Amino acid sequence: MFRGEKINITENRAVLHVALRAPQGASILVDGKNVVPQVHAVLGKMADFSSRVRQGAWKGHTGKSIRNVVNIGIGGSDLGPVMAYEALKHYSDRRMTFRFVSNIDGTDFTEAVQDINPEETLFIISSKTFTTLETMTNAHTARAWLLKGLGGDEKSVAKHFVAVSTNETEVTKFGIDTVNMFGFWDWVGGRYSMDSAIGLSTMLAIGSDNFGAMLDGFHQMDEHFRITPFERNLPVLMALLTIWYTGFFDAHTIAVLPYEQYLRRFPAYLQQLTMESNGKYITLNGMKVDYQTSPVYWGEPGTNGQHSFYQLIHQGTRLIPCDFIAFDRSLNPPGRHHDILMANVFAQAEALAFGKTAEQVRAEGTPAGLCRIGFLRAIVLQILSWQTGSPLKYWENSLPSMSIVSSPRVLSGRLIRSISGVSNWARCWPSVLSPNLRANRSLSLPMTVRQIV
Ligand SMILES: O=P(O)(O)OC[C@H]1O[C@](O)(CO)[C@@H](O)[C@@H]1O
Repeated sequence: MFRGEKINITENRAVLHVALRAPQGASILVDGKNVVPQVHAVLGKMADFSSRVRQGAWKGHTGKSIRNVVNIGIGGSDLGPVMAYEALKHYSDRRMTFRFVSNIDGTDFTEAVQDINPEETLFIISSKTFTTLETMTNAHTARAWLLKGLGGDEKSVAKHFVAVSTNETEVTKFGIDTVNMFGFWDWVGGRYSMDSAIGLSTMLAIGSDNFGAMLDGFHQMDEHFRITPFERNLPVLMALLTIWYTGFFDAHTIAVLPYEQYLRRFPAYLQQLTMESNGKYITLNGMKVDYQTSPVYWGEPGTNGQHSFYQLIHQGTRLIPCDFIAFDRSLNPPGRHHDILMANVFAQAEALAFGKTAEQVRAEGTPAGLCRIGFLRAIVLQILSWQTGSPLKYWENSLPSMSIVSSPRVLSGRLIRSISGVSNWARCWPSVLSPNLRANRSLSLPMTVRQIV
């Protein structure tokens, strides 16, 4: 990949998104030509445009500055930009509003523009091909909405529409001046394109310096992937764990569980990245596989998921490897929110890794007061479980999970055999398993959990 070889054999193309974040001065060749200077030329054009818009120098048709940016795109031309905007919102210019329209359902567009003024609105039409049905339909609707709002003057389009695409011909046909087109290349796959010009909305939101810092982070991980021996190579280890659980333990899905509100759209972004990439049943040699390929990726931010589906992860009948993601510092630290959030993520990992035996449950006495289910109901269930020996509340250990805290560290587990459960104990486990974590999250972590912190 890093050598620019045409490893996309179906389209005979290089797969070079790593060049999008290569530093100035690097050399990555495609067909004998160094593509890094082109990448930085586009980044420079994006930076110039972004600063003019952000500083109010770019005026709309009626002379007003731009306050609203609407990205129209779908798949890789939407999911990456939405995820990045949400993830980096803390660094965004709060005087501006950002919206993302992708669905062919007219409600998506209508709701996105219902409270914004066309005079102050910029549309970014993001489409690698500039032919995708959903995007072009929404783009034409946006054009009609703008013209209606600005008295029908066709000249207004140039001030309120820019394009991100590889298809200059179609961009021109649509009526966007190619001066306002930001290009990329056929060696950037749609689902890998968020750090190309497809990230223009991100740069408009956070500024070119922050965008550059993001690219630098991506580049550091590219380098880690390129040069680190396999036994310490994080992407390789993550891939092997996935193959291990899906191929050898019949796990069908992987839960992605960010304990970080800013990453709430990360599971949706990963869904396209992983499943569009690896949802294949034919090998590079054209043979039908006789093994599992991509699992289903899904997830929700913690702790919302705990009050929804964690019950099944802990005590259901299916093996679901979990990727926990958390940050040891919060960008929004009011009160004790972050300590409680961290207590939850550590406790969930602890529960999956170590479980809890019936003996432990008995020895602990009544945990009901620490749970948020009704006290009496918990006592009744507890007594029932003691009397009947029914394993209402204990759960087996070694459920596979991986915790990434600040920087990626890996904790792998082993296979489980599930037991029956009748209640949703999962949401209570942070307090049941690790009461000390609520007071001091460095206390009482079992060694294996502490190692990943
Ligand atoms: O950017 P385009 O050309 O509009 O395509 C949108 C998306 O459609 C796909 O080709 C698949 O549906 C994605 O890979 C791509 O991100």
